[in-house]
Amino acid sequence: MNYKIVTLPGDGIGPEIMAQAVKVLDEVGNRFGHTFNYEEHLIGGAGIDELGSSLPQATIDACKTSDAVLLGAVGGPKWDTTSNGDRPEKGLLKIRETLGLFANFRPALLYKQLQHASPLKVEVIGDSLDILIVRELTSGIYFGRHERTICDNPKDTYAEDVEYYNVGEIERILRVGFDSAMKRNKKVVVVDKANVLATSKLWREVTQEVAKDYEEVDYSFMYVDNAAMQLVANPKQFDVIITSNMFGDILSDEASMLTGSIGMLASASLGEGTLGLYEPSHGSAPDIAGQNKANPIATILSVAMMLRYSLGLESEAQAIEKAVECVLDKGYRTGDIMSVGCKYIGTKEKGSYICEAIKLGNEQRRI
Ligand SMILES: NC(=O)C1=CN([C@@H]2O[C@H](COP(=O)(O)OP(=O)(O)OC[C@H]3O[C@@H](n4cnc5c(N)ncnc54)[C@H](O)[C@@H]3O)[C@@H](O)[C@H]2O)C=CC1
Ligand SMILES: CC(C)CC(=O)C(=O)O
Ligand SMILES: [Mg+2]
Repeated sequence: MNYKIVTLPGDGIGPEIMAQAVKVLDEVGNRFGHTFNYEEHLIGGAGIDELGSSLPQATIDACKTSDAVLLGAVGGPKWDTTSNGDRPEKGLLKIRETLGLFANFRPALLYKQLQHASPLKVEVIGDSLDILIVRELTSGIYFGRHERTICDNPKDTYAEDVEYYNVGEIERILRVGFDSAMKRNKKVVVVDKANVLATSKLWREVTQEVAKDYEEVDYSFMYVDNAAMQLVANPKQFDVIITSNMFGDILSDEASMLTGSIGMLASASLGEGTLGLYEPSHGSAPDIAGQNKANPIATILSVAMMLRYSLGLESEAQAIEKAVECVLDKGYRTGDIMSVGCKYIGTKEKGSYICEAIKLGNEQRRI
């Protein structure tokens, strides 16, 4: 089959990790007989620099007519204050909104090979961990009104960010999360701050209604401050976490460390149809950009999610996941997941080893 994939490398380490993702996807194409046709477009700071916009119209048009979108990362200090008020992150929020991608799946999956890369004690994490964070992606405080009011007395000047959710937005993300739980261990924790926030109280009421359609699912609520603590103290209690845009953003970065590094956390953003946007959960990592140090696994595992969710290619997705395991088995590590006795490799080399493992297929153990 032929597929049209839009690539949006973006900024910082974005182009480096995207190059590895494309290499891996081509290797999957070779092994399974698919052709992936790429169309590269601008987003974020790269879009501001070249076309004066963090989300040029050509990017939107290409994404809308694609089978799936792969994104690197956006942002960096260079664009912290752009003259027209545009920012790289605005382009990212806008593409998610424009494509209607309200459901963000972030699986925090600990590979047994990385047990010692996690800062948590082995007794706490065991030899595996598998938590799915389902984050609402196109509403909440990131999409509410952001405003600053300048007052005569500078000390009175204030800023506001509004958290907004309507029932429909809450219900659709809950249904996606509960559906996921039905395919897993039928256990959901809805994370909120219902002891303070009106939006969280609404989330709780809607959850109680939605849960009636999922009698087999064991669900509970947890305040976000407690959840942040419990993720570190006893992560094994969680299976599916459903939460709002901002809480999901924060908790998923925290959960990534349970798996060894933010460089391991893939993500898929989906809406009503099959079109999806796939990106690592991390940002553009300006501190290591251009140095061949970034871990490309989060992006490569996002490619596996793309094959599974947007293209329906399950065996192909599994081939990538097995190849990642194979490379970890052999002890090859970028710096972020380095452990004693392992062999240091860079971004490009990791991509190449994963390609090699895909090519060898069932004989992967030979690399
Ligand atoms: N989806 C996106 O495009 C996102 C963009 N950002 C933007 O990225 C820029 C940097 O943000 P930060 O807060 O520093 O977050 P970040 O995720 O870019 O980096 C945080 C830390 O994690 C490390 N790191 C990130 N990805 C890594 C990888 N693949 N391998 C090894 N180490 C990795 C970085 O070196 C840094 O020390 C900002 O402009 C921010 O707005 C932040 C988060 C998500
Ligand atoms: C612009 C930010 C909301 C991006 C981010 O941190 C994320 O999606 O994880
Ligand atoms: Mg984030």
